[in-house]
Amino acid sequence: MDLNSVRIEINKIDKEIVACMEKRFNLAVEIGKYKKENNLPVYDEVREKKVIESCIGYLNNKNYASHIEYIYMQIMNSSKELQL
Ligand SMILES: O=C(O)C(=O)C[C@]1(C(=O)O)C=C[C@@H](O)C=C1
Repeated sequence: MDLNSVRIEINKIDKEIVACMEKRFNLAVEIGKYKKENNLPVYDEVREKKVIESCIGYLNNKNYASHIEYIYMQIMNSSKELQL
């Protein structure tokens, strides 16, 4: 294994992840505005369970399931903070 070339691959993936996270946060902010205007609660437990279930479903290697669950809980915690 060539450490440097694998790190270069990781750097590229990180760039994509951050771009996607930024888009996702922007959308969460939009939803937050809608929720405020319509007096809806920020936290939607059913939706969060569905998001996590779907994301675990996208995995080829289900050994990563608990990690995806943890990461998505953190992402959605950030979304909720951004919606306040
Ligand atoms: O779908 C929503 O209602 C959102 O506000 C987005 C989102 C998310 O980040 O996916 C954030 C908070 C909710 O508890 C559920 C989901």
